[in-house]
Amino acid sequence: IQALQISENKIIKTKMLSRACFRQFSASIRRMSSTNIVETNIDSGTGFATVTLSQPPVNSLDKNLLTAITDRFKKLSDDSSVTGAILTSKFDGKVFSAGLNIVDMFQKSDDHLGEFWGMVQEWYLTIQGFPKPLVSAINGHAPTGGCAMALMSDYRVMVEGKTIGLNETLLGIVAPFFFADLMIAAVGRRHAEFALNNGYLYTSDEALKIGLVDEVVNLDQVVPTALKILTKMTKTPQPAYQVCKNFLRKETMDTLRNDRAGDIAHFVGFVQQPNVQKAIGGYLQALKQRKK
Ligand SMILES: CCCCC/C=C\CCC/C=C/CC(=O)SCCNC(=O)CCNC(=O)[C@H](O)C(C)(C)COP(=O)(O)OP(=O)(O)OC[C@H]1O[C@@H](n2cnc3c(N)ncnc32)[C@H](O)[C@@H]1OP(=O)(O)O
Repeated sequence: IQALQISENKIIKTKMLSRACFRQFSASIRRMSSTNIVETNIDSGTGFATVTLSQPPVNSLDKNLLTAITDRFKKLSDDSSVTGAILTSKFDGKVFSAGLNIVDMFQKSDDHLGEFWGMVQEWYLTIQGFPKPLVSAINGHAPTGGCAMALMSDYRVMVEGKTIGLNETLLGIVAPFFFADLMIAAVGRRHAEFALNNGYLYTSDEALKIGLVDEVVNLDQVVPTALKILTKMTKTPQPAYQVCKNFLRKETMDTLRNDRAGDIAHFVGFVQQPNVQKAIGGYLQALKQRKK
């Protein structure tokens, strides 16, 4: 009887403990109401938000995903309980992001292109202007706009064996000035000129050598490594961090802010050229046929 009572007490204690643990766990991870293409979890212990891009198949940045990411980062900026963020992809081991959605640039009206580019501008201004520490956990390929998005963060941890770069020229298009400036800021003018002129796509190890990414690790270490560095970054006095980040990034952002309409007109005029449309169409077809 005594033995039974002891084991019953143990069961009750275990049940109480697991309920307490569950309460603690559910209190510490808050899921933000979010569209299912941008999943966001906030750890209420650390204040770290994990933003996971989840638009199949390759997180290509169409109007929906651009808007969802922009809205999410605006909310995280305004949420005083959030101390920093990690940006990653649901398609780990495959793709971080395939960059801007090429379909949105092919055989579209001027109005469609203008609206699309306005969203690209807003996405850039919001992530680049995100005032808190932001670490990219690049867990798959990151060509073109995917690379630009990673460059907007303050630190990049990349999985081994994938590729990253601003390789627009290979498609017959040219990276906009605000993408080019991201690359120059990370790797310096010499490497940036080589990378952009030749549309060079770097392996993770090559990217590490030129400073395009800060660490290369195996897949299961990408997010934990990102969290470790985020912990360090959030220990810097944050008013100073924000002021510093803002003044280092302000010039290029202001150039864009001061002439958004001109930049849109420039994009539309460039993309609508027959030879550019031909190149985009050919590239789209090649992408589709790669599988066959
Ligand atoms: C003088 C100054 C001028 C200024 C000009 C101003 C502006 C112009 C600049 C515009 C800037 C553009 C920046 C960009 O971001 S352009 C985007 C280019 N993106 C790419 O080149 C990436 C292409 N994709 C890939 O390389 C691969 O998909 C991958 C990311 C490596 C993943 O490979 P994998 O896992 O094998 O997947 P699939 O290739 O089979 O793709 C699945 C599916 O998705 C379609 N797709 C892939 N990428 C895109 C994309 N970016 N947009 C739209 N669709 C994409 C692909 O076609 C497959 O579709 P299906 O399943 O239907 O075949």
